[in-house]
Amino acid sequence: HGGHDTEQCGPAYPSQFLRERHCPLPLDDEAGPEPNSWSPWTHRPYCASSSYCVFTNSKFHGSSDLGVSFISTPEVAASSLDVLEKSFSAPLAVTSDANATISPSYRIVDMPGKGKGVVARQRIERGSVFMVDYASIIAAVEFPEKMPGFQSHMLLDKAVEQLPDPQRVLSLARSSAADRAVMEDVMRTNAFSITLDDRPWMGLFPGISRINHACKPNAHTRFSQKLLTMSAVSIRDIEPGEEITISYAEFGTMYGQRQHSLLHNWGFRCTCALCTAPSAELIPSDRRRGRIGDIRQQIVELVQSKQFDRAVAMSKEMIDLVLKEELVAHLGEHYEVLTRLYYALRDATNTKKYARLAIAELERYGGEEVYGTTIGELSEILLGLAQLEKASSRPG
Ligand SMILES: C[S@@+](CC[C@H](N)C(=O)[O-])C[C@H]1O[C@@H](n2cnc3c(N)ncnc32)[C@H](O)[C@@H]1O
Repeated sequence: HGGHDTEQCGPAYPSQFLRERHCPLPLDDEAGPEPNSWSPWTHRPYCASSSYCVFTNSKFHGSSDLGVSFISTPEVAASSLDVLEKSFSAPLAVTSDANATISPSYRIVDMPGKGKGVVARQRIERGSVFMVDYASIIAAVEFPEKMPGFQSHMLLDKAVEQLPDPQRVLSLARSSAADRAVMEDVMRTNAFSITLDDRPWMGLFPGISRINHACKPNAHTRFSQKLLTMSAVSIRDIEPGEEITISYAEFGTMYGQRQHSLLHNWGFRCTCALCTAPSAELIPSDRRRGRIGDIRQQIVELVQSKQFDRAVAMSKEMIDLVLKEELVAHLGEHYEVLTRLYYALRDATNTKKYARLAIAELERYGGEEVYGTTIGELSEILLGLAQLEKASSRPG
């Protein structure tokens, strides 16, 4: 059967090692010569001798511009097929940016010292989803370690080649100083960590990945499993001409740590507004970010030892610091913590106050898919309190 033919199931590589390849493809077993039988894939699955294959759907959402290639084992691809097929046929995602109905609110331009970058063309209001970008490549996190380098490069090259517009991916930034294979470097420089069907993956989103890093960013990104999109949401109002930025660094890290991790992991020396600010600004910022890190740890301990009053004080200090540092993408989660603490203390007034704030923030930055469960729980707390009030105000 064709699935075991060298030509069809991998490149004809003249090594003994690769000739022993087998294509254990649950998907390919029944594959006939006509592409329909590979559904939902538009190409014959392509496998390396290691058990990883490339699965491509180059007519994602019925659009001839959108395509996505997966690199995974056939077993994982088969077991995730339900989730994937749903996302392939989901309606096209839309932005919530009111001004962007006619043309995008941003453009991609050259940014001196940073390669390309994204700049606002018009005002983007806080909380708008101004960019929605479909995945081009989704690869199992562990795949490069499971095979010799030349094989992982072959899989990546095939994954790109089968996309409707390979150049869109091949032209992305490459930060490596070492002489790495093109696609490996593209992935290292641009891929996001994502979770899909409870597994960790690397996801490449060619539009979103043009957004540069800043330590005090004006946007953040969120991934949708349902649509296989990465969206950018503004975390404050962005003025026309302003560069749009997200943070690549861990939440609340200090100058030295950030510089180190950005240089080490991304290969650049950060020259964002905060990193180049005068020490009168940088030092207090560092002090606040250091404190954010400490509080994060301490709150956990206080809650475990049921010291809720002290946890409330710390949690409030945290919110104050987060607002001062403008690290507000996760503000809703901090309000949620405070809500639960007040609830544990049976303080109905503050529980209600912070539950409402939490819900508003969670909806603004994460939406239903990310925070649906939490929003549901907070709404139930509010409902429970309302019923209690009603019962206690009833005469008799
Ligand atoms: C995901 S890409 C961002 C888009 C990229 N500038 C481009 O031209 O496509 C990451 C790369 O952009 C550059 N970059 C991003 N943020 C930067 C910053 N704050 N300072 C300097 N370079 C930055 C670095 O070269 C980094 O490896």
